[in-house]
Amino acid sequence: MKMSHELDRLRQEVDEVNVKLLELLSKRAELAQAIGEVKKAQGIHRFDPERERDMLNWVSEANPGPFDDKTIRHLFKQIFKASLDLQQEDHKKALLVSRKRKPEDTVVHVGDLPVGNEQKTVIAGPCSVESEEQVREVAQALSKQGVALLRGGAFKPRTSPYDFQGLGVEGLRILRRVADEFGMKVISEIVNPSDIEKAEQYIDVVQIGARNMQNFELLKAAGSSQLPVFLKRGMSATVEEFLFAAEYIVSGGNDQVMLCERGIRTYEKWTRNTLDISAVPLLKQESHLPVFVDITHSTGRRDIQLPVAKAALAAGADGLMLEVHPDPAVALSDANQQINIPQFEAFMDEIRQHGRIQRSEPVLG
Ligand SMILES: O=C(O)C(=O)C[C@]1(C(=O)O)C=C[C@@H](O)C=C1
Repeated sequence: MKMSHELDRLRQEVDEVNVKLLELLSKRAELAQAIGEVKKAQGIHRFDPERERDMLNWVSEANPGPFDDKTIRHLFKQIFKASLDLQQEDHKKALLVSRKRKPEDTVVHVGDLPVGNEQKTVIAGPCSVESEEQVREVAQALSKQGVALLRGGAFKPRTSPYDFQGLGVEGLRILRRVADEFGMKVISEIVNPSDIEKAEQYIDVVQIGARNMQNFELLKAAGSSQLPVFLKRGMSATVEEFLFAAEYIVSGGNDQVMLCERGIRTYEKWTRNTLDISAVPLLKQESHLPVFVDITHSTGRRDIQLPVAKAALAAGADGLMLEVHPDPAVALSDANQQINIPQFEAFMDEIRQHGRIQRSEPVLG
């Protein structure tokens, strides 16, 4: 009875100490936050190992026991780490692309076409623009399926300089002519910052490809463009780096940005890239921008595109990007991964059962 009374009393004292510790920890955290703000204003690194080492030495010297120095140092290191996280958390809060900054979803307007609302958007078309006939054949099939966003590469950043480099501005002209026939929107990759302005007369969405995700001059040029931007994740970029790349565009004044996960480079050889499916919910959680999955480049093979597309929609993607070619075997690029028109039609039939897919009224040219 007496012992239990003693235990209660000691525990009550511990409770009181806990409250005091909590008050002190909170006060310390507020100070660290304020330091973080000062450092941000001065452009100083938040992590300061020398300062941490000094503080660890002082607390060891001042340690009255009974905890040994090693334990005290460990506890304080945890406090420094938590303070640093808090400073960085605050920093993240400031990102324009973050959900902390803007909790509601951004709906991107490609002309009169909303992207990122409750309906899922499909973007499709050939890897490269090869001829007007080729683009027309694909556009007609897309239009019949109610797909309004036509993709096609005119400037092709190819791994080898000897591979087909695209038709350039002539490719953009073809895309525009054909898209207008079918009442569609054009999305095409731009690789040179100075081409963005030129391209504005032909295209409706500027695509920034994986290889250019950290081409900061291109990102800045896209930030000053009037057109929405479709930004692909770099093949070795972390999710954080991807969001910073998007931040370049948004902080430049263009908030009409769509993100696209297109697979990352890993040791796996059975797919062209490894689709980082967890990036989809992560990006949706961290950012308010619409998120797409490129099922063609992530897989590099036709046979698994449908289940991968279902997974992307189930993970919360706002849309899919895929490559369609009238005759993939003779395509000038990506021959092994593009699907033909009957395969595309079968794909659309299937995918409609797994999400509300946007359907634009077909305009048959
Ligand atoms: O004193 C600083 O420069 C801080 O940023 C504060 C603090 C701390 O919690 O004490 C946090 C992170 C740094 O690595 C060093 C110290």
